[in-house]
Amino acid sequence: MTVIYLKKADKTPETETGTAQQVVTEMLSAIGTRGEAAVREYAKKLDSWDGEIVMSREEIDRRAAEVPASVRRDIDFAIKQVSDFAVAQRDSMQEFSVGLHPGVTAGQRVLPVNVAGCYAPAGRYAHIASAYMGVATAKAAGVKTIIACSGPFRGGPMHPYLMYAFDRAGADVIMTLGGVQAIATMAYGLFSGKPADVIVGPGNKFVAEAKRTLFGKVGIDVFAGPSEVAVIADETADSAMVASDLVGQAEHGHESPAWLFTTSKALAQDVMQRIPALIDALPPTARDAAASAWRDYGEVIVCDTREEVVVVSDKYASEHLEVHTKDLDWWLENLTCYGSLFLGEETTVAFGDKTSGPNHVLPTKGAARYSGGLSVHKFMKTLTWQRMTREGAREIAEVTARISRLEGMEAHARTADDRLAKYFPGQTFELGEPVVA
Ligand SMILES: NC(=O)C1=CN([C@@H]2O[C@H](COP(=O)(O)OP(=O)(O)OC[C@H]3O[C@@H](n4cnc5c(N)ncnc54)[C@H](O)[C@@H]3O)[C@@H](O)[C@H]2O)C=CC1
Ligand SMILES: O=C(O)[C@@H](O)CS(=O)(=O)O
Ligand SMILES: [Zn+2]
Repeated sequence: MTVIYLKKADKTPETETGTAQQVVTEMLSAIGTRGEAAVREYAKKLDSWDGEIVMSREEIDRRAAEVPASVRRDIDFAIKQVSDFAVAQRDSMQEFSVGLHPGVTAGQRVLPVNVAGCYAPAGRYAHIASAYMGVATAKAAGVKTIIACSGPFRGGPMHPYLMYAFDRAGADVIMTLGGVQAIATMAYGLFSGKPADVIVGPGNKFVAEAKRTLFGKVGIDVFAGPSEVAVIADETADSAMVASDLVGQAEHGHESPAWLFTTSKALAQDVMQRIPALIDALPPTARDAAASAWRDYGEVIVCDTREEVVVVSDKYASEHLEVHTKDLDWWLENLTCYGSLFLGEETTVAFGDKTSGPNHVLPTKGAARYSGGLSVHKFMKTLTWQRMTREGAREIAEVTARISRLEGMEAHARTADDRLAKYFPGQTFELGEPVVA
């Protein structure tokens, strides 16, 4: 296999994991011990926020009324797109019952969790879209109580458009809290009295690490940390468009990788030559983030064949994966690891990030090897049930008794014996050798 790095990164998505783990462990321990007081201290220390945590209905209504009509229209449009996709996902999940043996019926129920916590980041940018990605999807799933958190924006209160998005998408409680303290608050039910069953939403390395650490106590959607983008391109791709799309996501932050995998060395060189000027032309916040992201995490890999590109791309398992090639169906058929796939130049990651419909909360750091992104499924439980007639229980009980005894579990076996004795008095059964040890 021929794989040539025209640009190799010093850092990988794993590079900063250790420092975040240490910080998060300390913060969760303090919040676990001292609860709301510790949360308030972190909000003050990290985000300069000592205002109200839970927003009142009056405040939400007052601030929502100040949102310009054109902004409302755009947010409402995007909420509908995301919601329609989530409802289609919900409808694809079926309850069923099946006869497995004469007199034996089993089935599956599909139920939403009772309480969901939805986080929207607000550190570098006001992540309005993350607000509706989480809440609208929870709503489509039928979650009864939705708690939504986002940090104060640049030292002030929650960004008004982000707050509007939370409210419009259907949040029941909105809190001005960012970072680890927000995730812990939702997990422990602080300020609301309602501990979340599942916490979803993207965030920086501290937020992602807090969710990972609390997993088990709560369910989480997926490890959705610093954004990643990969573009697969062949000689037919428009290098200007490829370069624009790589820079388009590198603006997320200093730790956001942008990768190009291609079968065309000429295209790779052209894209690399275009990127510095695109970064230089950005406003300061984006320029600062994209410049160091590209310098430290950017990679350009040239392969001989498209089959080799598939191997490389599946190994990186990028959060977002764009394909700018001929024969798009071949790539859809063959690629297996990505958070969300964007086929053809006509779509782009930003469309999925903000508006088109499929969720933008997606797996990072290789989590796309084992999970997709946020979907209605992450708020749902597939629960099983079974029932039997007495006749149906006859053979099941005999086999159960024998297997239990083979395993050394005499008490299990006797629950089967008891039923056979009750339902079929006087009959004899082959129940295995009693466990003696
Ligand atoms: N994977 C995905 O689906 C998505 C990922 N993202 C990512 O979300 C991230 C958003 O990050 P931010 O803008 O930072 O917003 P954020 O809301 O995730 O983080 C800001 C919070 O971090 C906390 N914090 C900052 N420095 C800290 C420190 N030294 N110790 C402890 N806590 C600290 C503060 O409490 C602050 O409220 C970006 O990396 C972006 O790429 C965004 C959207 C989707
Ligand atoms: O990682 C992501 O999905 C982000 O690109 C989404 S957004 O651009 O912050 O909306
Ligand atoms: Zn993005």
